[in-house]
Amino acid sequence: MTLKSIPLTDELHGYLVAHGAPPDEVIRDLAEETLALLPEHASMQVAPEQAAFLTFLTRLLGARQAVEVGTFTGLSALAIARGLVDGGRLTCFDISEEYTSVARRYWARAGVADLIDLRIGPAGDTLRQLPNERYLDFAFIDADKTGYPIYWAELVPRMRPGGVIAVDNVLRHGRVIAPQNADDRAIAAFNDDVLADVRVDAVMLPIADGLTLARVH
Ligand SMILES: C[S@@+](CC[C@H](N)C(=O)[O-])C[C@H]1O[C@@H](n2cnc3c(N)ncnc32)[C@H](O)[C@@H]1O
Repeated sequence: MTLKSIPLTDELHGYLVAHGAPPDEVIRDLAEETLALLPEHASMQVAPEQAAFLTFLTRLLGARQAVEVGTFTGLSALAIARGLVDGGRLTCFDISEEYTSVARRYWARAGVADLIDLRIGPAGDTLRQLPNERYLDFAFIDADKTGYPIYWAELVPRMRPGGVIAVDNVLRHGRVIAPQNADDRAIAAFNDDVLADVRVDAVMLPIADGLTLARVH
């Protein structure tokens, strides 16, 4: 039995990305521009293998209605939008006009702008405006870490039976087992809550900074 996921050197990571839906020109340019414009924040962007996985998972679910909490410059949203079925919609939530102005340009360039409804404001408030129905096929949570429990509470009751919520940064670069700040503690508590939540089946995957996938009953 293989006991655990192998550690990734830079070289092995490059191989993995190159052999699993490598980034196209739009994604490469978006990553470059994000780094140039926002060098201190560029690491917030999902990893390239995560972007590929988000497209794959959205397509696998046949997702028609998706939500993203935490959009930044738009890479994960672009990845999700590319996986939607024809006529599908992605509703994105973020607080920053500055970050998401970059996203809008790249969504237009990728031809997915018409599929995305971006709502600006604190997601704890704006998520409540979504219909109170079980209609979502897929949701991705990647915003402020202390807000995760609120986003979870708003999203789980809106997922269709069998719908999936993906949650990013659940390992906090390893600090989740020895939290060093408020965000680490928030994620450690959130992970315990997900484990105890009888409404979902969840797995935690060691992709990038850790990704939980939760299938809602
Ligand atoms: C980790 S980044 C998202 C990265 C994005 N998924 C990507 O792949 O590029 C977190 C985002 O959450 C947003 N954010 C922070 N607090 C928020 C809040 N209360 N409501 C909505 N968005 C928030 C930030 O503006 C930032 O763009």
